[in-house]
Amino acid sequence: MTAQTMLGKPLAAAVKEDLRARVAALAERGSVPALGTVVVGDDPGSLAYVRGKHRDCAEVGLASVQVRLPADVDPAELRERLLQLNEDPACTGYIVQLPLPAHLDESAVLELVHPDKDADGLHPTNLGRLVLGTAAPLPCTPAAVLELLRASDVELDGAEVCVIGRGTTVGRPMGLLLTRRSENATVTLCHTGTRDLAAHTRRADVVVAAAGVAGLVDADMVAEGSVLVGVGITRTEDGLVGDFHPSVLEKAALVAPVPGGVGPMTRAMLLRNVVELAERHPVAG
Ligand SMILES: NC(=O)C1=CN([C@@H]2O[C@H](COP(=O)(O)OP(=O)(O)OC[C@H]3O[C@@H](n4cnc5c(N)ncnc54)[C@H](OP(=O)(O)O)[C@@H]3O)[C@@H](O)[C@H]2O)C=CC1
Ligand SMILES: Nc1nc(=O)c2c([nH]1)NC[C@@H]1CN(c3ccc(C(=O)N[C@@H](CCC(=O)O)C(=O)O)cc3)C=[N+]21
Ligand SMILES: [Mg+2]
Repeated sequence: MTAQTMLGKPLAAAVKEDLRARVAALAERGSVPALGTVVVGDDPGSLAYVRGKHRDCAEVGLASVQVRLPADVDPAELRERLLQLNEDPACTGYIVQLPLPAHLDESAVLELVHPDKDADGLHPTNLGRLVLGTAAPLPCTPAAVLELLRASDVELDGAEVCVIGRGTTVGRPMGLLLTRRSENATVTLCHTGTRDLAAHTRRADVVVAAAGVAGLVDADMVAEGSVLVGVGITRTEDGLVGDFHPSVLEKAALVAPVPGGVGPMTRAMLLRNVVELAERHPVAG
């Protein structure tokens, strides 16, 4: 079997097309939603991602504002800036680009983002809403994976899904999304303590790999005809490498590649969260 690919760019373009119309409708009511980004330090990778996010905003008619702070910023100063964004009516929602420098407590920082301005869906209140099944901005990457699977009509009801990774931004919320009644999948969350990873990936109908270990899963570890979604990204001299070894293409039915799969959709889901926050909490002006 030679796998078909699930491409993120055309799907992201369709989402952006829909968002453009919704942003125009908001503008007609006098509301121009804006995304804020907060970057601490000058990691070139983080700055490149954030530049992309501002470009995406411009494409759909969203305003955007960037806050940059030095790598050694005082936690109290960072807190002050976030509280300002929470109060700023011109900022609909914002993200704090991760990872943060080691002297800052990531969980404590994410908790400072007002839940109604949480464009990443990573505030504990919003993660709690995901657990409870009530309305909340969804974490962008798991939402992106779900949209890719839906667009390819992948059956999730009753499916065995193996998620590799229990990180807060991808693996853990991915499991929460897939086990909602509306998705109805049976999920196995794997991590470095998993005794026999291959045993879990082999019996899965769908494998979502969010470990960040290049080539972690090869053809021998997946079922014939399975659906594979690559999330983890490793930067090498030869470019970006995903968690699936290229050999899986001979065995899988459908593969979301790295790059070109989940990444572009993650960015579209961030825009969707901002537009949904604006639709839910319209600001007059
Ligand atoms: N395409 C996209 O849009 C996005 C891609 N990413 C990428 O996804 C990856 C994961 O991100 P994030 O969740 O933040 O990372 P984390 O480091 O928080 O999580 C990685 C997870 O993978 C697990 N893991 C690592 N190695 C193995 C292994 N050999 N076998 C089994 N499990 C393993 C870890 O286990 P343990 O908990 O035991 O340490 C951990 O739970 C990264 O490469 C990141 O760059 C992230 C966001 C968006
Ligand atoms: N608060 C916060 N929210 C995030 O959502 C967040 C974050 N911090 N920190 C870093 C990770 C990583 N992440 C990606 C987004 C898009 C691509 C993406 O567009 N990837 C392209 C390739 C891009 C390239 O060439 O570098 C692709 O896979 O095709 C990748 C990774 C979001 N993250
Ligand atoms: Mg993490």
